[in-house]
Amino acid sequence: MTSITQDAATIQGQARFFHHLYGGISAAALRCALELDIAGIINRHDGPITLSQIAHGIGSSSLDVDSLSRLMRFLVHQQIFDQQESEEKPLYSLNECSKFLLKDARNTLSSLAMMITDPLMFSPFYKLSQSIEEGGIAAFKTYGVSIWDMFASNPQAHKGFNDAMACSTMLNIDVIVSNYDFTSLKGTLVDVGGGVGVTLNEIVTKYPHLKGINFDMPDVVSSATAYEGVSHVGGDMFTAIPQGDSFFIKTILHNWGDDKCVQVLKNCRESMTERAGKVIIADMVLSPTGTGVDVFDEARIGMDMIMLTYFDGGKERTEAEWKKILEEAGFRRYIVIKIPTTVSIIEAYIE
Ligand SMILES: C[S@@+](CC[C@H](N)C(=O)[O-])C[C@H]1O[C@@H](n2cnc3c(N)ncnc32)[C@H](O)[C@@H]1O
Repeated sequence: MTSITQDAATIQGQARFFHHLYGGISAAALRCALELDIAGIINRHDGPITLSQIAHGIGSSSLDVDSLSRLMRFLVHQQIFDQQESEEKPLYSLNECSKFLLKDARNTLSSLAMMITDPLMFSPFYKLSQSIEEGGIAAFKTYGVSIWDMFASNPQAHKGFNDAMACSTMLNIDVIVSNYDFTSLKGTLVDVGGGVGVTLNEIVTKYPHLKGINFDMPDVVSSATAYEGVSHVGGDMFTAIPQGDSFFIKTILHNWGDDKCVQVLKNCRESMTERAGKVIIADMVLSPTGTGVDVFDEARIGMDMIMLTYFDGGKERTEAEWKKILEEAGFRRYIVIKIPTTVSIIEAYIE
């Protein structure tokens, strides 16, 4: 009998290949855990719980306990939940990763996970090779229209997207508000593309010396909740932006190509009441290779793939790419402030 030997590097390569190939199954298992509300069931108990307690919490009369047990084995293996042995019955508990599955927590990522794993939202990735070969945007090739126009005719998908934005905003805003000092700003702060105003409300609540203008598309601000110290204004950021002393632009510019970003930044400059005002951009700053910054490297480079697939011109930018569009828009000076999350703060000044 002949035996085939493989060197260690080949074995490692094969294992790495399987790791990537089955990566999508991790995302699917996260979605399954969310649909069954496994984190919520564990959280409603005082401590770690058994498989039958999870099964009882799910509450289906035809529940397949063996399938649930195999799902839990996978989730524990992926370090999404913790497991400890107790009197021969495993006990399951939340860890720092599964806490983000808790739907009602302030810092949840549940809506983001539901959106990213939604078949409608994932389908453009099947058109990515075509868009690379022949040009164009994978999302457009999938939906026949831009992703924004697809949302306009699909309120459920639009809600899923807005919920996903709201939950990732909540997560980032806590880090931004506690790591960036808004006390140096004065007068009016305009949040450009501020959605329904959640971010600005958090900022003016902590910094009440600031007046806030939450600026977004008319149909978005029309459904916004009223917040003290925040006025909602509807319009188009590519045409004109309301006047203010400083401008906050959080995870907007990564959706657009350079020319559109320069237009938005120029509109901010034109609406700045004093030349000493600032534009404060909260967006990702990629290293040229996409790695070597911190534990969020993978999230940033992954988000760039999402931008590539969904948006016309959308991309995550390196510092050199940020510098180029800022200079083109007339912002000659800027500083990058690193904060412990996926985005950084880029403070840009006219002079
Ligand atoms: C990715 S979301 C970011 C929302 C918010 N800044 C945040 O961080 O959660 C992009 C936002 O840009 C808004 N937007 C898109 N096109 C716009 C336009 N032409 N004028 C104003 N807002 C626009 C969308 O309605 C959406 O709220």
